[in-house]
Amino acid sequence: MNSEPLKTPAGEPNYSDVASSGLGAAAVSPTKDPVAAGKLVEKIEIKDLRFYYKKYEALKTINLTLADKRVTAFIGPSGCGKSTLLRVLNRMYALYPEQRAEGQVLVDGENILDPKVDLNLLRAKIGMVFQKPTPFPMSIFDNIAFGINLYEDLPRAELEDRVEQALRKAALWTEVKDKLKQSGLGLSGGQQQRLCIARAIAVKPEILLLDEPCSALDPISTQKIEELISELKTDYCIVIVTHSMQQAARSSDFTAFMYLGELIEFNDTETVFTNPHNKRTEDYITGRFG
Ligand SMILES: Nc1ncnc2c1ncn2[C@@H]1O[C@H](COP(=O)(O)OP(=O)(O)OP(=O)(O)O)[C@@H](O)[C@H]1O
Repeated sequence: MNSEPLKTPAGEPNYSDVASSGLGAAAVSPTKDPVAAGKLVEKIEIKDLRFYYKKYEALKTINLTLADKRVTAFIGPSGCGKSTLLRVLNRMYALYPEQRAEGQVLVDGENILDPKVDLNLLRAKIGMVFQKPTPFPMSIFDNIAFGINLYEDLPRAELEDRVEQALRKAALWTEVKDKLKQSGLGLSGGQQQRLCIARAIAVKPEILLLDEPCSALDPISTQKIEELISELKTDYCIVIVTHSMQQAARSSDFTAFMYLGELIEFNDTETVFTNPHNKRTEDYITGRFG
């Protein structure tokens, strides 16, 4: 079978078209651990993870390995647990006493679910960007400098350099370099989201968690963020939750398909979209449900 993805007019792979063309259901045994098979560096190892909102079990024994310097997408129908899984990865749930995780999430071998792990250091190592851009009500410069100042006491010239580097990495520098003192709230939605990405990377994290970062953005801003993601992955382990299968196909190296709190299928993105091993994955990516 020809497993080459179909091409869109622009030459981009369009895996969802391949899936809906009916080529997707060949019975090939799944790769057990695609990260190991790709000989990649493991950054996050999720072991027997269960997660509860009070008594409700939102994640059911998840086992998953995420590679460094690659993008992993979490996809699945609404309510399947994508955001819950993402938020476990920086212990966002620790703010809420009725939420609880069991199992292990090893980041570079250290179990970050251990209550002894310092949350501030953890959040510096693992940055997060939310669905809705959330700039602080302060200047563009201070939006970036604020996070750096929480962790480091840099001389002014060095701080300015760090702010510039973060804005450059987030592909925002040329648009804002002449108005750094203006409010971050005065930027467009797409610029605000890139400002939030700059803010996240300014503290030099190793992992970036993106929770539907483009869902509030127009197509051009979405394209800019996707280009940014593919540039940033040379430096970070990136995990993205997305409702857009086109986005997962375009932006990610690995895709995890979830359903009702379970991890149904995890593989390299091309395989998930062209040759899914599970019927539920195939039904989802061909639009039969979700
Ligand atoms: N704070 C909460 N309290 C109780 N249940 C919750 C809470 N947040 C999420 N849930 C439940 O946990 C399950 C997983 O939710 P989650 O938000 O992780 O799903 P999702 O796949 O990200 O959905 P969506 O695509 O709609 O954002 C759902 O059944 C949801 O109703």
